[in-house]
Amino acid sequence: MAAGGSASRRAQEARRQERLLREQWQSARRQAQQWEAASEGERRIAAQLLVLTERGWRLLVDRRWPGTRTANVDMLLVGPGGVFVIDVKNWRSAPEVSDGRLCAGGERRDEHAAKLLAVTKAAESAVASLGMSPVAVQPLMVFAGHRVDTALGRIRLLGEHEIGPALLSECRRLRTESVRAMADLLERVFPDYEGSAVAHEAPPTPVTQQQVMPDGLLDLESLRDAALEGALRAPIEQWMTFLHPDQVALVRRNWSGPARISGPAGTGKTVVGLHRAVHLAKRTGGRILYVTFANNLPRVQGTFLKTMSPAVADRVDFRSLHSWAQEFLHARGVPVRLHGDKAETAFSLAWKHVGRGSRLAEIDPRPGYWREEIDHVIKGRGITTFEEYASVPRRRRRTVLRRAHRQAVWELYEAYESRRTERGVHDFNDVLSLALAEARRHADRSPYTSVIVDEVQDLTLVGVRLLHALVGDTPNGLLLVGDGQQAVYPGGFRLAEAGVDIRGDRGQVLKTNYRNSKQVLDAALTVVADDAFEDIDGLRTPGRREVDLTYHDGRVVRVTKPTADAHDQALLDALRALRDGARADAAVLCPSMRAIGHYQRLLSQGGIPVCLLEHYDGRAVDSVKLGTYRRAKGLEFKYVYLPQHDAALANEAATGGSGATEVPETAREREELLRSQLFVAMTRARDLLWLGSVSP
Ligand SMILES: Nc1ncnc2c1ncn2[C@@H]1O[C@H](COP(=O)(O)OP(=O)(O)OP(=O)(O)O)[C@@H](O)[C@H]1O
Repeated sequence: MAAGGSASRRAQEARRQERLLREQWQSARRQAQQWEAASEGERRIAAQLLVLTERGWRLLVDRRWPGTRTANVDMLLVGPGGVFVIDVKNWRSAPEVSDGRLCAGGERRDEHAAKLLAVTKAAESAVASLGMSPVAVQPLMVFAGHRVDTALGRIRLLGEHEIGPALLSECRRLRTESVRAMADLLERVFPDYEGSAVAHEAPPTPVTQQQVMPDGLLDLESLRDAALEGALRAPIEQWMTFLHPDQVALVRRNWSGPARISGPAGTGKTVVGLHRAVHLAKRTGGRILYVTFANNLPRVQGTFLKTMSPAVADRVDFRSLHSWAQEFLHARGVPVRLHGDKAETAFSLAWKHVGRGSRLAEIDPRPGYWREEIDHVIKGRGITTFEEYASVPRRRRRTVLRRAHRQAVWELYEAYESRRTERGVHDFNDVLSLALAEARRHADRSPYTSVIVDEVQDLTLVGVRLLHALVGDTPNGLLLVGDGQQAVYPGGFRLAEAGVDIRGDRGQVLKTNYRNSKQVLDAALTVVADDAFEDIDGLRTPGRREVDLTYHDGRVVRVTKPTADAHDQALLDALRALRDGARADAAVLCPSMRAIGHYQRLLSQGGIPVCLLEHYDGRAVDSVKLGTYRRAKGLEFKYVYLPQHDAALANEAATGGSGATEVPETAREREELLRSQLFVAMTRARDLLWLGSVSP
């Protein structure tokens, strides 16, 4: 729509909101005047909340705190914006927050905050039974006679002028039926204190001049602007507020030590991880590190969390492991010089002088395989002596290496290390090892109370040890989220090797897939059906796993064309056929960077706007997303297009690697990895999975 069109729509909506609010404001002020026990300031607050009751919100006033005889809750407000636990204060001095403490008139008032948080917890427990996540329950302290808009941890402090606009501009979280169900439930759990509920429909009384509250016009204007903002905002997605009650239980659970959430693709692991981050940030008041291996995922997850729970967003750090580790080292004054290209050159030289002529070339002449061996098996596991390497179980590596082969690998490793150190540079594994040493040296100086690791199966052993070192075995400290079936990097580890002990109910498995239809999942599972995998707990699991399916609308479209050009044309046609606005939910995923280059050109020349996944931050943009299978990890899209989806596998199978001397085991390992990556890409699809192939 043209800018002028949208501006006129906005103006129209503003006029509509103003008319509506004028009537609602009149009625609310009449009701507030009847609130006899209240001060003038409290009545002004009530008037603003009563405006909300005219707009489908439910206000419960002066309720008894469950489990107590005399303690009360000033107000509970339930509406499209969520559930608010409100404490109204009539303090002479303005509230101040400093160093995380609440003060007024030079005196500490922390006990008021503590009480409000305790009531909020009771409200969270109550609504959890209906599947509402704690993220939708917010404590508010509202101050009569003051202008305030600040936060004390998760408590929002608002003045009497700020409360109405703040609530009206909230994103829509609850539908009408949910508002009703939540309010009915809270009414039962928090009984009437002394029959003081405000009548929803007050009998109309004529408004006299004396009854008109001061600043009425000012409030109306800010209310109108806020209402307009709220009305124009897209509603928050359902999953950000509602979860399955079993998921809510996991989010709120108290774990006595490290915990783990696993489960097949699409079973809500990340969703639980995100809600748990919010829950912990609210409950502990400390900092939470939410970390993944991939670079782009933290941005997307950060955007989601900010929408879900803006009040705590600044206390959850979303980071990729390596960038976080680098910053951590800088902050601690540990010199680090990460230089991927120079490290790569060091390896190439080592291969040329030591590897290529060794017996390793008989097993696999591709240097890449041996680079992975060094990265994932030797350095990734923190191995520093040959004796360790000689006997280490090489998890998820298929080739059997006898002692003589391992000796040859070790020589290659030493040659690489000496060339790397000559150049004075570090590689990615060095960054993690340095950070681990530093974290262990000063275990008492960790900036985090909790660490949540998503897609943990992609980390190396050293990576997991590092994150464990930040919080140790403290209650609710470490949470590992992931699924071994979706490992897209070579090598692997077991948790026991990292010294992480998950026992009893601290290991949870999710079993309901909320993302994929049977058709989509069957297609994806066919790819990995024969690939049993070992997860980080050491359990061997068959490739075809049982899950409960709840989403039924996804379909698979297979398109086979005789030439690459015809295939690409079919892809362009399919993307052009997307209805207006649907591009924001579409992704083209490819196995390699080379393919990305090709499709980026194709789409751009075809006039289809493209957003590379490395630039995507979770906000809706009207472009087709484009990225590798690996980059798509942890994400999902309504429409997923996998051009030439079977080409990489067919190519690997046809060449069996790169030559006649190839031992099939390394080729099989590569194929297995390619299948895992393809499986990950396919399970990103919600409504459509488009599988392109070229077959003459
Ligand atoms: N209780 C629920 N009700 C409806 N949808 C849900 C629920 N829980 C999660 N979802 C949705 O299911 C989808 C998958 O969730 P999520 O991405 O957390 O799964 P995951 O297990 O991390 O997936 P993967 O391992 O494949 O990355 C998301 O669209 C999420 O919003």
